[in-house]
Amino acid sequence: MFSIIIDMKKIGLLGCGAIGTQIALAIDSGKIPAILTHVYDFDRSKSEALVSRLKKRPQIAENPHMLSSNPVDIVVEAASQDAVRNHALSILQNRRDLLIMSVGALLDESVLEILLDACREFKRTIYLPSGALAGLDAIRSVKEELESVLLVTTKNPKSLKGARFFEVSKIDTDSITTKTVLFEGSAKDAVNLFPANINVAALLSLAGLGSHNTKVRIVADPQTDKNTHQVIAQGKFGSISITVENVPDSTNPKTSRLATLSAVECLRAACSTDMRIGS
Ligand SMILES: NC(=O)C1=CN([C@@H]2O[C@H](COP(=O)(O)OP(=O)(O)OC[C@H]3O[C@@H](n4cnc5c(N)ncnc54)[C@H](O)[C@@H]3O)[C@@H](O)[C@H]2O)C=CC1
Ligand SMILES: O=C([O-])CC(=O)C(=O)O
Repeated sequence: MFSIIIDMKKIGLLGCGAIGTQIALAIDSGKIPAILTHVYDFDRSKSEALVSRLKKRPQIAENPHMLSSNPVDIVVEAASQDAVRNHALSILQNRRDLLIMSVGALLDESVLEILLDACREFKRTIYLPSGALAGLDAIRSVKEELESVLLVTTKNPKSLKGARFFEVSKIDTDSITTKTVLFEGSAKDAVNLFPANINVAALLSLAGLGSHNTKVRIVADPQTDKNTHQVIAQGKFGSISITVENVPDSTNPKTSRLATLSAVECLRAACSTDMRIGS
């Protein structure tokens, strides 16, 4: 028993919102074989609320640097694209692996290049869970033969509220009464205009044709209570068409329950030595 605990990976959590909370609860219940040693959220009340729900209480870090200056093995980012831009490099430089949920930050080529260089230099791994999407394994496998990739995302306007898009457009979420196409363009522009809503487009880009050639359509549908993502890909290999109809997270409607479950599964696999399923 003692040696099992010693061998368990130590986790630092950056961001104690919808996804961070479910990850912490999954570690606390033993579903993820790891020890949560430190948590940080720039809203301290979020860290305190989370820690109060746990049987095995981690330390609340005073600042984000304390997460990776302590001897954790993996830092889990479930905060924001800014958090990735500001803290990812120092986490890797401190020789910690990093699981990233705010994947949109990686569409900035200079950020991605610096982080991949750091992975090679410090022999670290960045984990990107498949989030609210399905089929990334297939897209990665057929990458060399892909000719087109389109992501169609449909959400209730409430799940899109607050996006940068509404600052530059005349459309207001409260005035949408029928199914409306809000955006059609590249994944790069989609992530820029909807940073907290379409990280899935960044994942799809990184797995396949890149952020300029991956096309995205974002639809607001006041009748839907799901976050739906449809991936349509074609190429020499044949075609792929996958639709996921996600139940939104009960505490954050922007985020799908599947995104949380995929983060839990990705971290469980990273902390385990058992079988790996899927390419
Ligand atoms: N890869 C994917 O498929 C998906 C990614 N996401 C992304 O994952 C991230 C977390 O999502 P949720 O847990 O639903 O969000 P949330 O809003 O429920 O929680 C985020 C937490 O992080 C904290 N935070 C934000 N910026 C911070 C910073 N710079 N430093 C420290 N704490 C910070 C906030 O105070 C909040 O408590 C978001 O960026 C979201 O866009 C969400 C769903 C799917
Ligand atoms: O959870 C979702 O449905 C997708 C999402 O918010 C994102 O990709 O940022």
